Formats: sequence, C-alpha cells, structure tokens
Amino acid sequence: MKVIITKDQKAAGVEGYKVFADAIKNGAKVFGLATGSTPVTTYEEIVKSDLDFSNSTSINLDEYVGISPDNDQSYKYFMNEHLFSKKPFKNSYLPNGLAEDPEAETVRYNKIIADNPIDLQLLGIGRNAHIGFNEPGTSTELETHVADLTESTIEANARFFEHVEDVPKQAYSMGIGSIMKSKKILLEAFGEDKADAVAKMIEGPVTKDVPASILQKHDDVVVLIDEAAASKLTQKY
Ligand SMILES: N[C@@H]1[C@@H](O)[C@H](O)[C@@H](COP(=O)(O)O)O[C@@H]1O
Repeated sequence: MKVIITKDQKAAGVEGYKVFADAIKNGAKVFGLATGSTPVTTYEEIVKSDLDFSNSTSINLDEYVGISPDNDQSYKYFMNEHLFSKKPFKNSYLPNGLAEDPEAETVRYNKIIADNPIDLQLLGIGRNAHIGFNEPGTSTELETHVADLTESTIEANARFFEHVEDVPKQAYSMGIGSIMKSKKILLEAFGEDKADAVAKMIEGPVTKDVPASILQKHDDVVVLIDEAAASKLTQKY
C-alpha cells in the first residue's frame, strides 16, 4: 500500500485528482466511483480541471435500496450534483434503488462490471472499516449483493437525513470480490473518526472483521489520508 498523508481534506483533493489524472494518462477508461463526504474534494478538483470523461465509463459502488434516483439522499442524486452534471461520462452506472427484483438487479450490475473491468476504483471507508457497504463479517468473495446496514452505519449516515428512521436499512453494494478485481484502488479517509479504521486497515491483520484490511492483498492501492486520519498509525509513511 502506498500511503499519502496530507494536512487536510482540501489538500488531499489535489492528490486525489492527480491519481485520476495519472490513471487517464495510463489509459484508464473505467472508473469505480464512491459517494459520501470523503470524495467531495477530489471531485471538486476534477471538476475544476480539464480532465475529460466523455469517452469514459463510471460504475458506482453502491446505492440505497428503496430510494428513487430523484430523492436528494440517493447516491445517484449525489453523483449528479458533485460530478456528472459538470463532468459527464459516456456511460454512468449505479444500482437502481427501485428495482422490482433485487436479485435480478445484482445480476444486471455484476454483468456491467464484468463487461467494463474497472481501471481505477475510488473508495471511502466507514468508521467500522466497511468499504462500499461491505460491513464487518462480510465474505471477501462476494460480488454485488444486497447488504443489511449495521446500526453504526445507519447512525453515521443519519446526518444526511432528517430523521434516523429515514435512513434505509439496506443497500446494493459492490462486493469485496468485485472491488479487488479493480486494476488500481484509491482509498481516501479524513478526520479523527476514521483514524481507528485506517490504522487497522494498514497495520492490522487481514480479517473479515476489518473489511478494508483485505486491501493489503491488492498490489496497487493508494491510501490518501489527512493528518487526523493518520493519527493512530504507529509507523512512518
Ligand atoms: N457506503 C458509504 C461508503 O461508501 C462510504 O465510504 C462511507 C463513509 O462515508 P463518508 O465519506 O461520508 O465518511 O459511508 C457510506 O456508508
């Protein structure tokens, strides 16, 4: 794992942008994208830049079950707001939160990923070290599936909703099996809240209880963190 530590999330946005720019220089055409507060500064820098995605494909990590794409809490809405409306891609895929047949939706999504192997996958991390919505204990073999959210994830995501009861209890998520097939991975984490998860991911044992720790087994991972998220690391990077 290559670890980059910046002063704060704003400075990290520039580094995140550079990882995208380099990937494009190296021929990347398919980008796995993430939502949440973490990737926002990277998207801001991409939007300001002259990077062109009009011949590229994006595939998002996850989407809430039962939420319409027009709902301002949907990940589709988030992506439109922060990136797609300003930097359009040729094709942008997200799971359909309103799909009538969830099983068929996961099959559809897995086919999209198989047909468009991901060159660069952007990831955030949950406080319990989940990636996508692969919560602790999830099999590392899984592809796209319907995940039950843990109480801690529901609470963490409640800040975006009016009431905690409004947070969906399930989400479609790319599995760790799908994530690990990406050619390159950029994981970002900012703030003290993420320091524990970051230390366990980088310096702890690889275990299903810390989903992000599996990334130690991938041969091209960049971990981009700020000083606060790096505060519990014991080694120098
Ligand atoms: N499914 C998402 C993850 O993909 C994201 O990485 C995580 C962290 O969110 P944030 O970046 O807002 O801290 O939360 C959610 O649960």
